Amino acid sequence: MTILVTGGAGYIGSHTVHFLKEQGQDVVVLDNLQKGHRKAMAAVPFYQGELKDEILLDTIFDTHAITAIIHFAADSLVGESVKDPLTYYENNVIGTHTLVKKMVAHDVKHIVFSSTAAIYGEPNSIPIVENDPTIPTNPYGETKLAIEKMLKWCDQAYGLKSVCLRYFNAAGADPKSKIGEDHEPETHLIPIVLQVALDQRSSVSIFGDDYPTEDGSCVRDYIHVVDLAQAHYLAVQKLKQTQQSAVYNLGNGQGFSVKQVIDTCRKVTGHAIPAKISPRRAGDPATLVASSDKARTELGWEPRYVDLETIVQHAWNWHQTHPNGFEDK
Ligand SMILES: NC(=O)c1ccc[n+]([C@@H]2O[C@H](COP(=O)([O-])OP(=O)(O)OC[C@H]3O[C@@H](n4cnc5c(N)ncnc54)[C@H](O)[C@@H]3O)[C@@H](O)[C@H]2O)c1
Ligand SMILES: O=c1ccn([C@@H]2O[C@H](COP(=O)(O)OP(=O)(O)O[C@H]3O[C@H](CO)[C@H](O)[C@H](O)[C@H]3O)[C@@H](O)[C@H]2O)c(=O)[nH]1
Repeated sequence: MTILVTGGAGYIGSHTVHFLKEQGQDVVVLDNLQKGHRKAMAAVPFYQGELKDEILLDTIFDTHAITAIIHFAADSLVGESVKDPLTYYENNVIGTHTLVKKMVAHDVKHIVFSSTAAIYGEPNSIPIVENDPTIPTNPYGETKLAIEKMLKWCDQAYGLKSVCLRYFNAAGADPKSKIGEDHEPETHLIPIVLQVALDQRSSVSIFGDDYPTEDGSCVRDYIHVVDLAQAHYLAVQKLKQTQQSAVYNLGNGQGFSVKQVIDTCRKVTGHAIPAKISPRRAGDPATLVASSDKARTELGWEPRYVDLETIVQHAWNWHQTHPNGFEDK
């Protein structure tokens, strides 16, 4: 059983590839390295190329006995998607369409798909459960929802079974600091705050303090990247055992505001971390917090690193030892 991991050189993908290797799985990676890093990957067969490259996909499926795909490759920034929705539709929807078309052609029946909390939009109630309404507030979430729907119809038409994992905010790093988060430009809150602690930035901007939340800043549910990796492994096993499609939220069930995240980073790093209030960022819902009861019950998922301080500590260890990301190695 060989698993093809698309986007396996990216942040969540690389942690998942390491986790899969630790479980003794055979893995092949496809990544165009637009955002990913070769140095982030475990020693596995690697194809540098595009999701939309049909010839390359044929080569991969003809060369390796692929039985399942874990599909991370995507554009995934909320603000960027509002500014440039067509790129998001092209890379995420058309790219996945090509991949799934080739899965059907090569009779590969199982896919685990990186979905997102962004498909819910502004939730009616917290915590969010899987059958809550899905009304995205940004093009990024729309593209992920379109793919979830495409996969549902592909199950009915072709018997292609999928697990859609709706992650909330991925954070943290490998506890041994072998790999971590390295995006250029960085847009995610925790690494940006830690860059201030490293004196690589003078301050962090809080995007809006007039949201309907306790302190006015946005609330998110931060989930450790290694716990996400574990869920992907369990999802592949589940597909194999049950031959049934499913959708799961992956979060910790606890919300932290932007201001609380900055305070936690101050505590972990001992740095004052100057912060200033800035305008809201387009497309941001006020509060996103998950119920992951379904994943715990049905997948047997047991997150190990649940408290925010531990998540920030692991990220901080990585950033301190790799202040320039993978370029340091
Ligand atoms: N980071 C989060 O908090 C978060 C939350 C929810 C969902 N997700 C989803 O998880 C997935 C991974 O996120 P991440 O944070 O690791 O992102 P990332 O940008 O670090 O990783 C994505 C990887 O995919 C590759 N890629 C992108 N488009 C490609 C293409 N057309 N062909 C080949 N390779 C391509 C990039 O080079 C990169 O290595 C994405 O699908 C994202 O939407 C992320
Ligand atoms: O400099 C910053 C950066 C972020 N934020 C705020 O911090 C929160 C978290 O922002 P991130 O950019 O870290 O993460 P997002 O919530 O925008 O999005 C992340 O989680 C989503 C799911 O919740 C998506 O799936 C997406 O791929 C992933 O980037 C947001 O309220 C954002 O406005 C700031 O205030 N200042």
